[in-house]
Amino acid sequence: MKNQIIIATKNKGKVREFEQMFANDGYQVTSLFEYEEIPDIEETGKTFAENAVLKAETLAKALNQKVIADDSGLVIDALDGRPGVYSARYAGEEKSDKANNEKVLNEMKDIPSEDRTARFVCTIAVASPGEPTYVVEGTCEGIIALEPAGANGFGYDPIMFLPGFEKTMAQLSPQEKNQISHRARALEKLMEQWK
Ligand SMILES: O=P(O)(O)OP(=O)(O)OP(=O)(O)OC[C@H]1O[C@@H](n2cnc3c(O)ncnc32)[C@H](O)[C@@H]1O
Ligand SMILES: [Mg+2]
Repeated sequence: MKNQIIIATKNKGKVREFEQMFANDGYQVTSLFEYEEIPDIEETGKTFAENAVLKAETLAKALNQKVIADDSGLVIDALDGRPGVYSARYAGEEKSDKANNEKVLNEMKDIPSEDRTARFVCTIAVASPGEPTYVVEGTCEGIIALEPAGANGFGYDPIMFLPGFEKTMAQLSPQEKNQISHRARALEKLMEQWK
């Protein structure tokens, strides 16, 4: 049987990326979609790390098993770091990627190209019963595009332009994204500490 890895997430985009990336290491991914009885975990933290720890420890306790959680988002310099930890619900509780992207582009409409710098941040927490929780982080730098482009990925990928590729994150193939993304970088660090 393959090694199982349990991820405290209900985000289908994250699940897909973790499935692809963990497959390389021989792990099979299970997510909150397979634990419907677990109530939604409220993200009350002020930082990505606080929220990742909250999600990982809540599920680890409920299942009495080792789990990981990913709290991530888009940090835009010209917006003083917003949407940040509010990335998922930036335009409202319905968590619409389209509405979130429109809100960001609207807020950025008068910002010149040189001031459109931003980064994706991914914080992964690992919680195991009876062991200290630890956290790793990965980032990916880019520029907020003037309009959305591309259909791959999820979330803010269509408006995150990567100067090194001359494409938005949503115009990269899944394989390309999984080599350079904030999530890929966090996972690399995770694998260095994994036991
Ligand atoms: O909490 P879980 O259940 O994991 O799912 P979530 O979607 O609420 O996840 P977060 O609380 O971590 O919020 C992260 C948001 O940041 C955005 N985001 C995270 N990673 C991204 C990525 O790789 N590409 C584009 N947007 C991303 C996207 O809008 C996510 O909904
Ligand atoms: Mg969330």
